Amino acid sequence: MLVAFEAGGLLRAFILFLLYPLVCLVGEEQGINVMAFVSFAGIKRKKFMVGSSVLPKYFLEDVGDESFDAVMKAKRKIAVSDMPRIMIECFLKDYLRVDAVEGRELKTVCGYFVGLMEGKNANGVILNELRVGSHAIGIGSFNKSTDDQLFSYCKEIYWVNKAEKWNWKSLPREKYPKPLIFHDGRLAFRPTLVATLIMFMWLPLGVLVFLIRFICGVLLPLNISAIVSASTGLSTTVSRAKPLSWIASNKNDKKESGVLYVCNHRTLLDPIFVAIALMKPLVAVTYSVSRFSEVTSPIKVVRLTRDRERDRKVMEQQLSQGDLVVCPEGTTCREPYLLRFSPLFAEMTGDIVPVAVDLQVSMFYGTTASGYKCLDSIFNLLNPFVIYSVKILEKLPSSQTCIAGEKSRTEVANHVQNQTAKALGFECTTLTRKDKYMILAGNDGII
Ligand SMILES: O=P(O)(O)OC[C@H](O)CO
Repeated sequence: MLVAFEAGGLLRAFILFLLYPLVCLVGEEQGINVMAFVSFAGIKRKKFMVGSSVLPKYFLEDVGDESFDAVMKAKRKIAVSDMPRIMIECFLKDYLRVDAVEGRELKTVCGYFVGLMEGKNANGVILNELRVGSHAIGIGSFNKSTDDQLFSYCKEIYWVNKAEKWNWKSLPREKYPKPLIFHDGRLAFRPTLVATLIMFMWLPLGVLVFLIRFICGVLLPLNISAIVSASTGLSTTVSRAKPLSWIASNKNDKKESGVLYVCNHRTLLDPIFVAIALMKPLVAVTYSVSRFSEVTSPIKVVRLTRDRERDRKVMEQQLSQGDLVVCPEGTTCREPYLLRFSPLFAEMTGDIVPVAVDLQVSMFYGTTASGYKCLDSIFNLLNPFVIYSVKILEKLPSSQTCIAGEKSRTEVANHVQNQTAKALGFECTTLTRKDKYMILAGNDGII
């Protein structure tokens, strides 16, 4: 379902969903063939990134702590599966440090998958390795007979039955051999049969809910649209280091420049929720936002160019007119990590207030690296429930700023990143937008 939805789209996912009874009826072997056909037929091979950008998250969540410990003890690990190799290889090699992967190959014509899999011929190199290997141990699933040839070379074999697997504890995140920081795709839930049915049943109502949230967001003042949105399941929880009255009283100070709110980045709606939390209109400076999102934003959006000098002038000019919100990570991150904070903001003003945002979505991710960015706000607002949490932190003391504290811009940016991470319980990284896009979309993310 994940491949059908993320690589093929909603219609393909719906067809697969309708065919599910057939998949169950024809038995495991034929069932995999049907699923592979519906999911892959007509997809361009070069553009297929789901195996590395979407599936590892779901596979990792499915790893049992007990089996993980057993597998990790092995010096050399070989994985064998009936699933298409392109779906499992990245996860097994990158996230489980498996040395060799034996999966099914998918047939392609003119660079497109035809939806058929090659036959199951055990890889000669792997067979030979097992034949001469000193003490190969096999761990297999009880209902698979397909790997007999490989298992016949194992000195010890452990078959895991359904009940045992059911009792396994999920692998805790701290034990992931490689941290899961980036992933892509729109689905924010595990598409089991029931969960997928709920999604398809929700969609007609979801479109209506989206329209209400969207139209109210565009047409009504922020405080009223926030109330309407909350009544439809899109709620905001706000915590402030200073009471709102303090913020409001400072609003009328005759200052040369406005306050710069520096916010981590979870979705392109972050600046709007910061404005709701502060109950005042802010200007958002942002990179790579789609024209649609820009035009329909309830707060003013000013584009940055990634040219430091030009961006500095734009921010200075906007700050001279009032308060500003910026997301210096430059791209969104879904997991509890913060990317490197670009230090440009640090030298703009001494009035810097860090803002820590987080959100929980129930059905769809409103961000994408390889999909259509113009759909980001639509997917965000299509969720049955969204909880946005906004924490307005203490304003930076002057000793921690460039201007009065004589700190370097990088020190200020790192300090703000640390404060934000502390408030959220997240981990700081030095990863950048480029790193994310290289991993998820195979490009540098410049749009
Ligand atoms: O997650 P991205 O890369 O679409 O980034 C979000 C945009 O930069 C909007 O700020």
